[in-house]
Amino acid sequence: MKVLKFGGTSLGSPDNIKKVKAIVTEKSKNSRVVVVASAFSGVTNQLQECSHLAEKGDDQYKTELDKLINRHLEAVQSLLGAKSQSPLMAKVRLVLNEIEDILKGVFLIHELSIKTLDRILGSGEVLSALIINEFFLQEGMKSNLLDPQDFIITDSEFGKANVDMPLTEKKISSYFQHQEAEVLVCPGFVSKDLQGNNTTLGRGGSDYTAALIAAALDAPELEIWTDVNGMMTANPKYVKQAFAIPQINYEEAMELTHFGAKVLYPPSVHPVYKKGIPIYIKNTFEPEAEGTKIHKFPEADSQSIKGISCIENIALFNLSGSSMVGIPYFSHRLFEALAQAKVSVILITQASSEHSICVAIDLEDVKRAKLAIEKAFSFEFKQEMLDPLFIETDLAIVALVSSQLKNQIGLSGKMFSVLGQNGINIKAIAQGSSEKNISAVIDKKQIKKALNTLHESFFLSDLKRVNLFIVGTGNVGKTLIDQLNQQSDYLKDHSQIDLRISGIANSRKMLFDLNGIPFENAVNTLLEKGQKMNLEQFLEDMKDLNLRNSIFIDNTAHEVVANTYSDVLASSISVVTPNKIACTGKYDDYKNLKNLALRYRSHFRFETNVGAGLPVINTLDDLIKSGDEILGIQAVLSGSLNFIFNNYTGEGDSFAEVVKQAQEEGYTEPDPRIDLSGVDVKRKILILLRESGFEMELDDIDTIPFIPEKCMQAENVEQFFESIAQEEAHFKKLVEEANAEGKKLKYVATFENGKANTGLEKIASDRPLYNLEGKDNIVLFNTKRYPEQPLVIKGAGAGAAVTASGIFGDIIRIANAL
Ligand SMILES: NC(=O)C1=CN([C@@H]2O[C@H](COP(=O)(O)OP(=O)(O)OC[C@H]3O[C@@H](n4cnc5c(N)ncnc54)[C@H](O)[C@@H]3O)[C@@H](O)[C@H]2O)C=CC1
Ligand SMILES: N[C@@H](CC=O)C(=O)O
Repeated sequence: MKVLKFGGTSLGSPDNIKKVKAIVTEKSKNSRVVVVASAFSGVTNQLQECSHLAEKGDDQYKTELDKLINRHLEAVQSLLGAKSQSPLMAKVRLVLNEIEDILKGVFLIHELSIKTLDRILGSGEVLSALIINEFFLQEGMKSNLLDPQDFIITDSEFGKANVDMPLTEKKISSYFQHQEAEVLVCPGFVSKDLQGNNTTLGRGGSDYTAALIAAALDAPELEIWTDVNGMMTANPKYVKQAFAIPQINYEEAMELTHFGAKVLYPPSVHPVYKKGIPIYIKNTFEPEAEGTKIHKFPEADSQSIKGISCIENIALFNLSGSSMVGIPYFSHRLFEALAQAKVSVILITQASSEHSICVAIDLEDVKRAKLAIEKAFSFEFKQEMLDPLFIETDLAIVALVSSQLKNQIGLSGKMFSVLGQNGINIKAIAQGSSEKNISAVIDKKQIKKALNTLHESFFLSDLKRVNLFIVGTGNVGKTLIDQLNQQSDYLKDHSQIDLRISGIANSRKMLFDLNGIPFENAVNTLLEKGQKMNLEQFLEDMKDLNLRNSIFIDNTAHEVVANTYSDVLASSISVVTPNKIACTGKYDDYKNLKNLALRYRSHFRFETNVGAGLPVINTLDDLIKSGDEILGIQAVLSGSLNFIFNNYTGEGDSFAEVVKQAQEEGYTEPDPRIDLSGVDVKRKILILLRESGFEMELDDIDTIPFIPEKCMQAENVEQFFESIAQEEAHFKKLVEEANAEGKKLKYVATFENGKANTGLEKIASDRPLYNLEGKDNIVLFNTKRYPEQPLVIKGAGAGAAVTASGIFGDIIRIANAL
């Protein structure tokens, strides 16, 4: 005899019931079959809702009940032909009338005992089994309806009764001996106590009914039919890549079910486990899928763990006090108080100093637990032997499950380090002495990120998904996206990095897509599908997504975007930016960003702030970290100014025309006045000095402007171009004077003897700054280790391609560190 249990979703609609029938027909070809039925999906919750409304005297319960009645009557009409409909309608009505009567009573006296509730809730299963059995009969199956109250006997613990195992087993054996039908349909969940009262086996108890029958009948297997392809490696609601575990042993299944895997009601494993009967978890909607086999000796596989579970809605109670060590039977009293208040403890940790003890419980039990603990230790609280009870709510537990944990070194280390790297704060940890699970209590908001992070680390190939949130799709931003497009496959194949644009924005639009916005036409997609840009909203949405391995990329030159970095970094999202504003604000703000990155294990990278794609900041970082000291810097740090003075001869194109060319080539800032005023270079030398360890502000750097004052007073870029055109004679004179001395004009940043300055200089041919082509930059570092011959970095220092590749480099460096 095979035992098949069908869950609520499998019976959620007449069409689904037809699918169930097809499965049962197939299964009953070579064996008799017991079909254990849950209530139609959602019905038990609806019954509960009706009961509570009636208890409160709210006649809305009638409307809810009507919905429930109609659903069952419609199922009868849809499944059964006219001939069989009316006798079944009469039977269904009988059950529904009884519920209606009981609820009316509850409504009138405003009282609902758990005993009455058991009677109401159990009717969902009775109705579904009744309808299914009639449908099977109509379809020509030799089917018979069973009453589980004839053989499942419990104590009188209403709400979740305890089964009298020996008696139930005996009763099942004899009851089934008298059953001759090929298919036996039995309502799950309901049972009876020795006094004949209705009891229930606890929510999810239909699995238990099926397991009891399978065990008592020594069935060859127990099949649990549900709406997923088996016991999954993690909750698929949160982890899209979760997959069905092909085989698992009983202990692991119990751990997973205990820690939230809802496909199987935890107590169900025990009866079949004792008899070594395998359990199959199968999908009604994909019956051909392999499913999960739970049995004694699963075949060995290469997975270090079997699954990752989670329990949501957890509260953590922390009891501590300096004199706790001396309190007699402390833990005994604590657990006794909780047990008496019917509070189940999910996780316990106790410091070895015995100075504190921490228990995780269901959020619903908080009030009861608090009262119980305060009562049990009222003397100690009064005497201040204990600190006030510390309760944290809105938490969750994530747990790695495997019966092989004890044989594997480094698993907990890996678990905690990947959680930490993604900014997930662990509030408490426990590793069961059976070593079948390692659990961590975390903030509930972090659950999706934690599960995905762990799942990726323990189950997926080494491919690491990195979520990019790009703001700014101009000159640099667009080029970056092109480069990402070109290299994404290469990175997957060679570096195991899977880069995705999960969010993108410019000043007009913003768009998110968890599946990744395709690189090849990301900007068009943004413009077509995006919603109006709102930076605050963009940040909120990005944080709410709470994706692991997230990087925020600011390709704007805007202060409002730079001002968001502290919030982003504190959300454990890394920042990459060519925008120099954040690093050149007040020193304390710059330092704060660095500290936030350290504290929240995010990364803050801005290599392109100086020298575009040239490795200036990384080199400096290496020097400083390895103990070198910066004594002096000489540098040409403006690509656009170098381009301008290399191309402006005073004889061909005018100065304004050459500046325009620099702008069109993409070397200037979005506002070229930032370059020509010297502000851009001032910012860059400040960043180099701050990175070298000097606590300096922008005003500490002296600048001698070469642009006439009135040009700088232009109100906009257009006016600025007009005004520099009018000053052609001024620029011509500057070049001619330099030519006359056989020198070149370079805009130089210098740091010596603790002082920094910037300005236009005439450079003689024997100086390293002289030979600097096109838009090149050069930086000479004089350090303790490079005192005479400086360390020199030279190359293209502006332009979209080199800047984008510097940003790309920062992204890869972060991805490698994640
Ligand atoms: N061009 C170069 O050689 C280098 C540029 N940089 C920096 O790269 C950054 C970008 O430069 P470009 O691409 O040339 O600028 P751009 O003006 O071409 O593009 C700026 C982008 O930012 C967007 N944007 C501006 N304000 C925004 C806001 N408040 N919210 C959302 N989006 C906003 C715009 O819509 C546009 O898509 C600048 O910070 C610049 O200093 C850094 C190194 C070299
Ligand atoms: N406008 C800058 C480009 C990057 O910082 C320059 O001209 O160097």
